[in-house]
Amino acid sequence: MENTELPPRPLLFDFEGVSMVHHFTDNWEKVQNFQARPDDILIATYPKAGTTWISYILDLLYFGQSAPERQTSIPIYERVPFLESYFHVIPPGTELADKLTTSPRLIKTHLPVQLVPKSFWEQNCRVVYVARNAKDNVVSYFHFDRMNKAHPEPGDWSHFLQRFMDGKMVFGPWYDHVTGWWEKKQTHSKTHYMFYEDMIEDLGRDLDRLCSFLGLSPSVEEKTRVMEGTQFDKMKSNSMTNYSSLPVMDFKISPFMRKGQVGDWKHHFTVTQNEKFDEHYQKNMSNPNLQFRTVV
Ligand SMILES: Nc1ncnc2c1ncn2[C@@H]1O[C@H](COP(=O)(O)OS(=O)(=O)O)[C@@H](OP(=O)(O)O)[C@H]1O
Repeated sequence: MENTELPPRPLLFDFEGVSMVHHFTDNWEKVQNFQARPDDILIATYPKAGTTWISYILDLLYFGQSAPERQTSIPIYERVPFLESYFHVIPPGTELADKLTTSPRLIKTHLPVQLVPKSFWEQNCRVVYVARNAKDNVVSYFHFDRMNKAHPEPGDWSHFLQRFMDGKMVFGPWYDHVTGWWEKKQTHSKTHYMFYEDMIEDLGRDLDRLCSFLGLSPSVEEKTRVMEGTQFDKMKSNSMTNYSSLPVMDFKISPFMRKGQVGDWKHHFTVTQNEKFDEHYQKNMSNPNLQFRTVV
């Protein structure tokens, strides 16, 4: 679909104390009443933290051998439905999830923890959360909003950075999101909290930890296949994982699989922006136990 056929960029509004656009609230009644199953795995992230990467890892771990045809025929956003999404170009996330016949169902959400449908907690589902350091996260989010017509206009970089610091992002403040899910581990022990930077550093180690959480014991060959298949370059050239088939995104502006690196923020932040951000960060990171790798 050409850009001219797309609806105008949506506006941010306050939704239960969180900044949102209508694409993620239009279907709210169904989202709220969504019926989770005990073996569902909820993949939760702040946008741009590595959702697609962990989704593909999980999909390969569970279905890489039993249903290899999934990998070449169904885009990742249908294999792993985005629960709250309600776009005009694909069926609503709740509908896609309800239609899944495979077990476990892998379901993606960007919702802050307090907005997650209660059935996930009632059914005691496993949750895999991935967090990414704030600086790389905001850079990735900026380029995403430039190319994704389902998000508000980002404006220029300094404007966007200020908005991030003010928490006026779709899905709310990064600080509340990463902290809220971190604290959820205290009451929901079936939460596995991962860091994008750790995955970049040693994916094999993180895969072992993830499998132990899931109760899976992949063979060496299987593990190698997952690690190779989910390399950044492989996913970038794979039309089933690179989002090239979703027409709300304009790849001429920026690709979905952009750089896949730690530390790209250094190419975006000025010295002054960095100092201001660091100061703001110290004030806003409320839980001292949640430590991100220092990105210098
Ligand atoms: N395999 C692999 N290895 C390393 N990095 C990867 C990988 N897959 C996706 N990415 C990077 O993750 C960023 C996209 O984040 P999400 O998938 O969470 O986006 S979304 O919220 O679902 O829209 C985006 O980050 P940036 O490149 O920094 O923009 C992707 O490039």
